Amino acid sequence: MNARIETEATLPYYAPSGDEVALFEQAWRNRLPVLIKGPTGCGKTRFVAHMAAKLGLPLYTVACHDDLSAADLVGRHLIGDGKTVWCDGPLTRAVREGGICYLDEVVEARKDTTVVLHPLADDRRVLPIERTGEQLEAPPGFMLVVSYNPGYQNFLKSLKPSTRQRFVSLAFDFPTAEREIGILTGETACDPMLARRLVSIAGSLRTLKDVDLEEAVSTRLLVYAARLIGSGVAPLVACRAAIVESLTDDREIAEALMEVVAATFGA
Ligand SMILES: Nc1ncnc2c1ncn2[C@@H]1O[C@H](COP(=O)(O)OP(=O)(O)OP(=O)(O)O)[C@@H](O)[C@H]1O
Repeated sequence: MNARIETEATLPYYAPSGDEVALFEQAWRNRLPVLIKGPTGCGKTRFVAHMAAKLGLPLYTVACHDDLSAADLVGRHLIGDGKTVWCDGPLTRAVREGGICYLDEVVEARKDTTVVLHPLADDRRVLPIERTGEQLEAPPGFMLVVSYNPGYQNFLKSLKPSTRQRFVSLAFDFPTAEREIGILTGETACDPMLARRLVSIAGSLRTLKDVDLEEAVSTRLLVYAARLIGSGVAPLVACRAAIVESLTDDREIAEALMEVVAATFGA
């Protein structure tokens, strides 16, 4: 099961915030599914990629959307060369191979997906494939991981308690300043002083009062800004493009955010 374990140096880079690495590993060993919740760009997907590589497991990632059905996950019959052939979906492949199936933004998926997720996410660990009449038993390596962003949730799109209560839940949030500086330097090899400035801008933007933003600036956007600046783009130009314009379409708000950026870069 652990045939492809990698060394720390070759793993997808992930800077932990606490005990989430050990918790995830114990959940996997105990065959428990995991739910990760947190704002956009805070490291959920990177964490799962890191853990899959660390545990030597194949990873199947599905970006859920409001048209995603149980058949998209499980598989369907396809017609080709006059024949009908069964084609496994990503969930079925993960079960057959004993890997991780990661459903990103699971609340977006259609409700009929719970029919296939529920028996896999409790102690039955089976995947019923209605179309072929198969009932796959998940091997020990298989793990179901789902994520969602509580900030986007509305009443209609919340997870049902009967679904939530099948998962061990990890709550992610924006990193502390020191950790975020570490993420920026680890991810982009940028100058620590630049990382400190970008993180300071993020800290100010995240606590701005009276500014109506749908979601606060993510670590992902700071990484973008660091990359642009690192390749020679002027800091104000980079921050406008990678941070400010990605946060808002409102001109007044954009200029208010640019004032914070300008204050930090001394313009
Ligand atoms: N803890 C971390 N360690 C390393 N990189 C990180 C970390 N947190 C964020 N990042 C950086 O931020 C980027 C976005 O992270 P990621 O794609 O994991 O976000 P996410 O939480 O899955 O977002 P979404 O909900 O929008 O899918 C990563 O590509 C990486 O550059």
